[in-house]
Amino acid sequence: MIDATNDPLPNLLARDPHSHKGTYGRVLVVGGSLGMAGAPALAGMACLRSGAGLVSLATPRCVQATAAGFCPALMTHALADDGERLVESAGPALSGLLTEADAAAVGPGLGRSDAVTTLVGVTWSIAMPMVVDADGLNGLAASRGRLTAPAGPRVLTPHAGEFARLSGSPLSDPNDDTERRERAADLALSLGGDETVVLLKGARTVVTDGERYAVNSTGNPGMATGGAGDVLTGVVTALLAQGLGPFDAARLGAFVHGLAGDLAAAKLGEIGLTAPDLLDHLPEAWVQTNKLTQLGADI
Ligand SMILES: NC(=O)C1=CN([C@@H]2O[C@H](COP(=O)(O)OP(=O)(O)OC[C@H]3O[C@@H](n4cnc5c(N)ncnc54)[C@H](O)[C@@H]3O)[C@@H](O)[C@H]2O)[C@@H](O)CC1
Ligand SMILES: Nc1ncnc2c1ncn2[C@@H]1O[C@H](COP(=O)(O)OP(=O)(O)O)[C@@H](O)[C@H]1O
Ligand SMILES: [Mg+2]
Repeated sequence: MIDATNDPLPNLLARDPHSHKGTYGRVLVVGGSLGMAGAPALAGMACLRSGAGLVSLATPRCVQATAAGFCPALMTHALADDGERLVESAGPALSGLLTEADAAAVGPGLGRSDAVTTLVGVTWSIAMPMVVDADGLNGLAASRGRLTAPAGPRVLTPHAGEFARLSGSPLSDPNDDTERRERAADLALSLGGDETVVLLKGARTVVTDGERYAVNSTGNPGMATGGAGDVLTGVVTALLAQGLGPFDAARLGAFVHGLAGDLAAAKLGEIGLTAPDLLDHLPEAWVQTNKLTQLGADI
C-alpha cells in the first residue's frame, strides 16, 4: 500500500546574482544513433530550457555533427560507433565523461543492440543522479534478472510499452490509476537502490519511489507526438543537476513539461503541436510554475 504524497511541489529558488553556470549543474545526455540524432538534442535543449548550466551530448560519432547542429548552446562528444550505434569500446570514454557531469540522461535515441545493453549496464553502476529513458530502459530490460541495484539516484521514465518490457508484463489496463501506481511502485522497489523512482508516462503520469506517489495534473493529447518524452527526460535531468532529489525532480519535471504542453496547445491547438513547441513553451511554463510553487499552491 503506498500513499499519495502531501508534500507541496518544490520551488526552484530565484537565481543568486553572483551565481555562474557551474552553480546550475553540468549535464551529460547519452543518446543518439543513425536516424535518431534528434532525440538527444531534444533532451539536451530541454535541459537548457530548465536551468541547467552546461549541457553536453555524448553520441555515436556518426550523428555528432547532426546532433550539434540543432542548437549552438549544446556541446557534443563523439563516441566510438559502428556507423549506426555505439560499440562496447566506447565504454571507458563514456565513463570518463560521466564522472565530469553532475547528472546524466541515458537512452534517448540510442537504439538497441548487445553493445548498447552493455554500455547501459556500465552507466547503471555509476554513482551519480541519472534519468534512464527509451533505449536505456530497453537496455535494462535486456539485462533483467541480472541487474544489481543502481549505484546512485535514478529516475526511470517508461511509457506503457517500455514499462511492459522492463517489468516483464504489460499493464492489464493502461489507464487504471490504481494498477499504474501499484505496478510502478513494485518496479521501483524491485530495482533496489536508495533513491529509485519510476515515472510511468501517459495521460495521467504517475511518479513513485515505492512508498509514496503523485499523479500529474498537467498535459494533453497534443503531446502524443514523437519526441515529447525526450523533452521530459531533459527537464527532469536538469532538475537532478540543480540538486533536487529524484522524487521531487520527477514530479516537478512532469508538472512543468505538461504545463508547457498546455500552454503550447492553448496557442497552437493540439493537432499541430510538436516536441520543439514544448521546448519553446518551457520558459513560460517555468515562470508560471515558480509563481505557483512559491505560493505553496496545491498542484
Ligand atoms: N527525433 C527522434 O530522434 C526521436 C527518437 N525517438 C526514439 O525512438 C526510439 C524508440 O522509441 P519508441 O517509444 O517510439 O519505441 P517503443 O518501441 O518503445 O514504443 C513504441 C510503441 O509503444 C507504444 N506506446 C507508446 N506509448 C505508449 C503508451 N503510453 N501506452 C501504450 N503504448 C504506448 C506505441 O504506440 C508504439 O507501438 C527511442 O530511442 C526514442 O528515444 C522517439 O523519442 C521519437 C523522436
Ligand atoms: N494523451 C496524453 N495526455 C497527456 N500527456 C501525454 C499524452 N500522450 C503523451 N503524453 C506525454 O508525452 C510524453 C510522450 O513520451 P514518449 O512516449 O516517451 O515519447 P517519445 O519517445 O516520442 O519522446 C510523455 O511525457 C507523456 O506523458
Ligand atoms: Mg520515449
